[in-house]
Amino acid sequence: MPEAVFSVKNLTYTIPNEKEPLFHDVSFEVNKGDVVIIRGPSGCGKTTLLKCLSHLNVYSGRISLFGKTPKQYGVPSYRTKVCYVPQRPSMLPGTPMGFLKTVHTFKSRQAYHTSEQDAIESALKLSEHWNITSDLWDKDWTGLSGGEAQRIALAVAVSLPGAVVLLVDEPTSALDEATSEKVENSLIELCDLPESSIEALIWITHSDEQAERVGTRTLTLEKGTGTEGVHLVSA
Ligand SMILES: Nc1ncnc2c1ncn2[C@@H]1O[C@H](COP(=O)(O)OP(=O)(O)OP(=O)(O)O)[C@@H](O)[C@H]1O
Repeated sequence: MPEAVFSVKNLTYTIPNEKEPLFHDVSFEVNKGDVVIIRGPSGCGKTTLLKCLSHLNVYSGRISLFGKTPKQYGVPSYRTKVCYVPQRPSMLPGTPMGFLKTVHTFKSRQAYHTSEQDAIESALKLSEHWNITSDLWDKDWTGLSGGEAQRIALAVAVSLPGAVVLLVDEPTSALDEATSEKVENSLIELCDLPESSIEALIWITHSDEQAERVGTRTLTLEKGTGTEGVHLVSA
């Protein structure tokens, strides 16, 4: 058996000041080429789970990428490799172009030696394919529609080098059907593109059809009995 790209063991998360965990003992492995769908009813903890996976929430349990923990990588470097793209990035200050340039200067990104110009060209090309015109990159995030902001945030995550596991939270929820299909197709192709560092995706969706189209595996979070909290019921 080849070593898993990404491994999660007994992941348990408790909301601050709550007694019982939101979810507990979640364990799964992700292999190269996987598009792992995360399902579960609204409010069961899917977004919180993705935030734990990219070390944005405090959790118990063990998460590792190629056998190394976030602390062993150093958290900023780990977050570049296990990259979380939120559903709604509209709270960001400034413009998407400013954001792309700032993220490009981070030490954890500089390790990949991509020029700023290459990163910009790559992001503009991908977003244009997703019907985002270049002028939108210089508009304030607050002036963008939900769907525009969502596609631009995805283009930034995919175009900057370094991500190995991409965590996407309902990445097409604000898009019409035709645009959604384009974004979907681009995302699932990433694992096979020689120029992409991405080896697997973990993808939250509420759509059965989308899960069927893009997923290679499905994990379902379900509420247990009594105060058990949410746990993983299928893999
Ligand atoms: N830091 C926190 N403080 C308070 N409540 C929190 C915190 N983190 C998560 N929650 C709560 O945990 C629950 C799960 O939230 P989460 O966004 O993970 O659910 P979800 O399954 O992604 O929902 P949806 O499908 O509606 O997007 C919610 O009730 C949320 O308010």
